[in-house]
Amino acid sequence: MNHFDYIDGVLHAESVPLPRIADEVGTPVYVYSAATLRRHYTVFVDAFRKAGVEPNVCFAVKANSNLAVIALLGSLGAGADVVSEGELRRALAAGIPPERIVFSGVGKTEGELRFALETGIHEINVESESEIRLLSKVADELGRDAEIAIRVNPDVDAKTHEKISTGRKENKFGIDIDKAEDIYALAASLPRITPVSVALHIGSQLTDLEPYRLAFRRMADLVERLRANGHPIRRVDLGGGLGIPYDAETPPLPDAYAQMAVEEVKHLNCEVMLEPGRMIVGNAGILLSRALVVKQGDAKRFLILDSAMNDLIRPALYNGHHGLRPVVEPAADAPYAPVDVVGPICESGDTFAKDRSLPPIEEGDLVAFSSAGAYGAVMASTYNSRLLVPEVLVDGDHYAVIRARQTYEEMLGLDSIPSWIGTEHGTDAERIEATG
Ligand SMILES: Cc1ncc(COP(=O)(O)O)c(C=O)c1O
Ligand SMILES: N[C@@H](CCCC[NH3+])C(=O)O
Repeated sequence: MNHFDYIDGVLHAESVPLPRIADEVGTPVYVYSAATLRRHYTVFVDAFRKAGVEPNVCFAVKANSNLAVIALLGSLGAGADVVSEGELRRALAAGIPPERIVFSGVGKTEGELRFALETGIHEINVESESEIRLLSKVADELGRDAEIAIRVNPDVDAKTHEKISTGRKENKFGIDIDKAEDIYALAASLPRITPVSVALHIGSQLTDLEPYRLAFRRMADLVERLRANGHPIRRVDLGGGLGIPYDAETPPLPDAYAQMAVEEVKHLNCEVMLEPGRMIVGNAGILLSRALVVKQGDAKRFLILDSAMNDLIRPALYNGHHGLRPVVEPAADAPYAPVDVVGPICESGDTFAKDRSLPPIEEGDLVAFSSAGAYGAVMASTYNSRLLVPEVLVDGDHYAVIRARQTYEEMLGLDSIPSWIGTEHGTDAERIEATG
């Protein structure tokens, strides 16, 4: 069942026609389906329950950090996986209890560690020797004990895009698994620190179970060795990364993933933590845009939209594929032709799709990019001084604007012009010479 589908020839989000949102909120706009979010979360948790484990699911807030999305998942029981003080504050503001929050990330500041300890979150996942020492110092100053996980790097090739692979030796993440025993010994020797968990996350958009299996097996072996060394390991954090179908991919279903994971770690009798992001939100969102210009060049036909790489950067950054559907359903016999789908930004990288086979789309028509709920709005910027893209959440036959459209006044209000601008001596030519 797809919650973004044609009803009477018009694309809907659940029961809300997308032209209504375009008229009332404007475009571009992200539109999420509450029903899809609920279904994905439930399917994921149930997969682990069926496999015999009650999981502790911490939604990876980086995939979609809108407060309403976090709050909706929180209302279903989700915790949060955060990677910055900003994300931690978002999770708290959305009502996630501190004891359901885990703080990951390869470089945390002293201030962030202090805030996390003061807040009393469930777990800090530490990724380097320096971070362990810093955390011990801060915990000591605050007089608080810190139960930690150490994120290990199992040196496994996740077979995903190189920019989102995180579990190989040459990636910056985690502590090499063969150094882990020494680092756990060091951690246990420091004031206020008790390592109770092992964490890993080998990459994002994984479409194959084997890299996971290998990584979980290496992790389970490590847990046994750590316990033999006297460490009270009672949790494992298996990270996130399960892929979704954007195009022709066939990622494993949650049931198969859960079964495999449980097979690899059940014998440890540990609490099992998971950090899914994309799998929960990716296909729960679309980016709704309007066609501004249709231009027939010498070599190509261009469809220029009112959304751009600043709103959805995945195609420009990772050659990411997002399906594109006209909001008015094309006739069954509509002729399809190749078109380059682009945005108005002044660089050729502002391309959503090359030679995409599409039915006729006219200037003023609405179109929707699919699978845009994860790493879409969160990666948006205001490049070219475009306004930050708004977001909408649909639930059944109603919707709410969950991030308002920014105004130009708000955008301009962020900058300030120092009074000394324009008061320097010398001509422009001299200044250019002086600065090379
Ligand atoms: C530590 C950590 N956990 C969880 C995730 C969520 O990944 P995904 O959205 O691929 O499930 C990420 C991002 O890849 C991550 O870096
Ligand atoms: N931003 C990436 C995923 C990054 C995963 C972060 N750990 C994407 O759009 O696919």
